[in-house]
Formats: sequence, structure tokens, C-alpha cells
Amino acid sequence: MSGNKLCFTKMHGCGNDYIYFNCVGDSIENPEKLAVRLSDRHKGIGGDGIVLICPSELADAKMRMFNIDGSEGKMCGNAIRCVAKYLWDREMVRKEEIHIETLSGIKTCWVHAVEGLADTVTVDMGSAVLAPAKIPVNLAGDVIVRRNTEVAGGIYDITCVSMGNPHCIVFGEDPDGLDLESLGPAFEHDPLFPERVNTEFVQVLGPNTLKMRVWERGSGETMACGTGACASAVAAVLCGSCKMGADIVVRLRGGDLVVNYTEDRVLMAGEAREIFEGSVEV
Ligand SMILES: N[C@@H](CCC[C@H](N)C(=O)O)C(=O)O
Repeated sequence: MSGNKLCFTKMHGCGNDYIYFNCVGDSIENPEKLAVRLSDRHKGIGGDGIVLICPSELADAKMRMFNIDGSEGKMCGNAIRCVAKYLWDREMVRKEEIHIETLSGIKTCWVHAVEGLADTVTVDMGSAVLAPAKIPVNLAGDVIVRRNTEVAGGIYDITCVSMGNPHCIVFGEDPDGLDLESLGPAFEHDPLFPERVNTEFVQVLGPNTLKMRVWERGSGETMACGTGACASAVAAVLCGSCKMGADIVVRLRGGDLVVNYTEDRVLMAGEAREIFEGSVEV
């Protein structure tokens, strides 16, 4: 499709913004390179990456997401809500349950519509994975919960969770005071994490309320991370700060997400917003 103009839709969930392409009728060559070019906030469209909405033989649609550096993420909690909105608003899929295939399995979404358009979306994110080898993190043991560890040039109590992608959670004081520009890359590229890592810096505000800042693998600091909010809520339950089965509010720079963690699944609910449509030379 090189040299062609492609239509895109800019969407965000809690400020985590991606450029969405409808690939149901047509495929995109080299999405890795396109993600790098278009995500640039000065010389491109601007975003935290790109998302392809593709046909699926197993579900209503398939989502592929690429970070700013062109790497492919196996799952994206904010993008999947926007994909459900895209399918719903355009009447491509109008079902009580929308099933979306991702690289980390098929996820079920429920749309809550206002005046016919999807407003918020709840997603069954599947189960949280805690086994270190499956996250992956190079540490021994059954789980990594508040483990005192040498990482990122310091000593931190870390909790590690996979929500289809790897997360390292660090609890502490108000994350607004942190220098994420230097801390984030140090965690992301630490040899402890063979596939790099998304890192969440979390303050417990109350019984079931967390404040979180995130450094995303492949994209840097973003306004929100859906899988990161889920991983943080799971970590807070494992650490005894939040209750299993309760609605946990995660306050992010771009808005709030509500997460409910039970042993067999993690539910996440939050907004999905369309910003504008356009076309771009590819
Ligand atoms: N923003 C996301 C996660 C995107 C993928 C991540 N950076 C990775 O490479 O694992 C979310 O909302 O979950």
C-alpha cells in the first residue's frame, strides 16, 4: 500500500492515544515502521503508537498494537476499549458481547452506550499471571511480591505481574515527584526483564484507591496504561492494600479506570473516546 493514502481514526482511553486503522478490507505493510513515523508528535500525527483493526477467524475482530518504537505489544487495555467502540459506533459489530482476538488471547468486551454511541467499555482481561518465568522476570520463586531487589541502579521492593504483557509495580509515595524520564528506561532495560518491562509507580490512596504513573515499554511515559492499571490492582491485592473482588479505582494522569480482580479474571472498565478522523500518506 506504499504511496497510498490511508484513512485513520485517532482515539484515546484516559489519554493513552493511538492512531487506529481499519484493516478489515486491506492490510498494512510494515506496521512497525509506520508506528515510528506516525507516532511522532511533531513530524507525524502524534500518538502512543498505532493500532490495526483486522479480520479474525476466531472472534469479531483482531487487534494488533505497535508502540512508538515499532515493537508489537501483545495486549493493550486502553486500545481494546477503543477497538470495541470503533466496531460498535460504526455498526460493524452490535452485540451484547464483543470478542476481540489479541496476541494474548480472545478478550470479551461489554459496551455501555449513550445515545447510540459507546461511552465506556468493560473488558474481561483474563487472568493475571504471576509465575516469574511466564512474566518473564529472571527471579526465583513462585511469585514476586514486594521482593527487595537490586534493579534499575537501586534497591526497590518490586511486584511482578503479566496481564498478557510484563509489568513491574513499585509502591511508594506520591509518584508525581518521581523523575520517570530516568527511572523508566532504567527499569525497562534492566537485564532482570528479558523482554523489557512496563513499570508502574503506585501510591495507595485509600482502601481501594490507587494513584499510578507508568513508563511503558516501547512508548515511554503515557497518560494511562490499561494493562498497567490491572497489574497494579492485582499487586495491591497481593500486598494486602486492596481487597480481592472489590472495585479498585486507579487514578492515572489521563483519568480513572476501575479494576476488579478475582482469582480467575480481571475486569477493567473505563472510557473510550474518538478524537478525529483523517487520512495520511503511507
Ligand atoms: N498502553 C497499553 C499497553 C501497551 C503495550 C505495552 N507498552 C507493551 O509493550 O507491553 C495498555 O493500555 O495496556
